[in-house]
Amino acid sequence: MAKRYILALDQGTTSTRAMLVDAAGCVAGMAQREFAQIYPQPGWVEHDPREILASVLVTVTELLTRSQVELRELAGIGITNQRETTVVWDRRSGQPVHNAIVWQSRQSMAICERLRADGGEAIVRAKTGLLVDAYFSASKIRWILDHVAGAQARAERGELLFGTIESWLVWNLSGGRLHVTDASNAARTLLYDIHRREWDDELLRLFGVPRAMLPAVRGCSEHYGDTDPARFLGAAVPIGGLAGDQQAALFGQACFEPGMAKNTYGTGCFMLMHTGTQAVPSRRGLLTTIAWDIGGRVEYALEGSIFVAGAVVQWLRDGLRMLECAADSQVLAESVACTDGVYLVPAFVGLGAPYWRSEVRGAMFGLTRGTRREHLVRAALEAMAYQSRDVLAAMEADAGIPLKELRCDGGAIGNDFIAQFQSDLLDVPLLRPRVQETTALGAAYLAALALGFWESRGQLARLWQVERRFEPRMPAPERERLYRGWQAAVQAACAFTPS
Ligand SMILES: Nc1ncnc2c1ncn2[C@@H]1O[C@H](COP(=O)(O)OP(=O)(O)O)[C@@H](O)[C@H]1O
Ligand SMILES: O=P(O)(O)OC[C@H](O)CO
Repeated sequence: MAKRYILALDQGTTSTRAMLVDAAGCVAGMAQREFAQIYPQPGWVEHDPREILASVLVTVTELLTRSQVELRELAGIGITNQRETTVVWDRRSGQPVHNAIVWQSRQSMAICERLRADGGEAIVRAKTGLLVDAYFSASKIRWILDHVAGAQARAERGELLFGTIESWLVWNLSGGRLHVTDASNAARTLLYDIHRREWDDELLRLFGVPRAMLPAVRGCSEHYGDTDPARFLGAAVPIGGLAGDQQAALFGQACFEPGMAKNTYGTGCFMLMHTGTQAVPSRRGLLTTIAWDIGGRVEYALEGSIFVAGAVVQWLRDGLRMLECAADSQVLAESVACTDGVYLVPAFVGLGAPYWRSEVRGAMFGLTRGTRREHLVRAALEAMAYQSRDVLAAMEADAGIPLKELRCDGGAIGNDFIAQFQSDLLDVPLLRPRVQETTALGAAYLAALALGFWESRGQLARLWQVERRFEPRMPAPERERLYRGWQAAVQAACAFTPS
């Protein structure tokens, strides 16, 4: 039977998606499933790794059944994942020793504070392009080793394994034969030297992480091995692509040239600018990261990571019960001409780029007796755009390249209000592609290139098409006035310290 599709698995923060991509680069089917978010304490976020694995198998089964595609028609699998989220499991039983600690979680903040106080920041920055923050995997591993009885000794004996989500999935889908990660995910751990491209002993010592736990680091587009029929729906399918979801989206958006950038509006917001084969250091609170390693050639990106974007809409829906569904937020926001001076700083888990203030919490400003639900909802949506402007200002200055246009994707950018307001606030055109599942598409592309399903990146760049282009239309004085208000709101939120 002909191999007609690549299967992309996009394991995100709030849901798992499985997508079929055909030889013309068209999406031939998709299935999605949400899974539980576990909040053991304020500021902590965990997932059950077994539930994540189950969500993958269920979405694939549903997708194949609905699309009437047989496993034999799959040329291969590309996997992309929420990054940094940390799983530690027992090599023999395959069982996690703790819930996965999610990238958003602040539970390892104290570990980072100690490390910063001991002067660890400079080494980390130089080798990893990141900074010491609970966002990245290393302090989460440390937390698990500290809180699970006997874990440190077991890890040193090689009995426990660490992996980010792609690593956990590949381990399971391959029946425990492959313990691997890829360079784009390794680059988010704080343990990987992005210049020398290897796990770094000094960093491992700094966090007390035994080398025996770590997966082998591979490229982003290669044949890693096959799924184990006993663990993957009875079939041996080649796994050909691995990448962190934000890097996969950069690839799926065909941002292959220095200066090209995309912003993904999902749970958080992640703006990445391709910087070529140069790792450009940031002096303004951005991250330097590996975009991908293909055939041993590494390309880099500058990244601004915003922790809460679409998540604020979930909070309005589930926490405050102000919305029936996320899409209602557009209708409500557009029903008022402005927020009437209301600003919402959604620092629910602190502020990420470019501020990196873990201890700050969310705040609302400018409330009056006339403030209505519509104003709050609009302020919540506008906050995504304001945070992205903070990041873009830093990015243009660090890269020395003014942005010509911004490619966008992610669940929240289907909201036309956000897209238009973002273009207005950045004063650049925002391009929404026809296939908005660019993360899954990127993973499919990476696998397709490795497995000979497609030949070249040029072919992929030609497949990219605009669905809608949002042009800036807000007068400059209005834009700057609104932005000054946001800056004042952020400053005030940062100044607030509860006793
Ligand atoms: N129409 C909408 N308007 C605003 N936000 C939305 C809309 N649709 C989805 N979202 C938000 O987008 C996020 C989901 O996007 P997605 O790209 O699936 O995220 P992730 O990959 O982080 O799980 C959710 O936080 C949701 O609240
Ligand atoms: O799963 P997403 O889309 O929320 O992305 C999460 C990021 O990879 C975290 O760094």
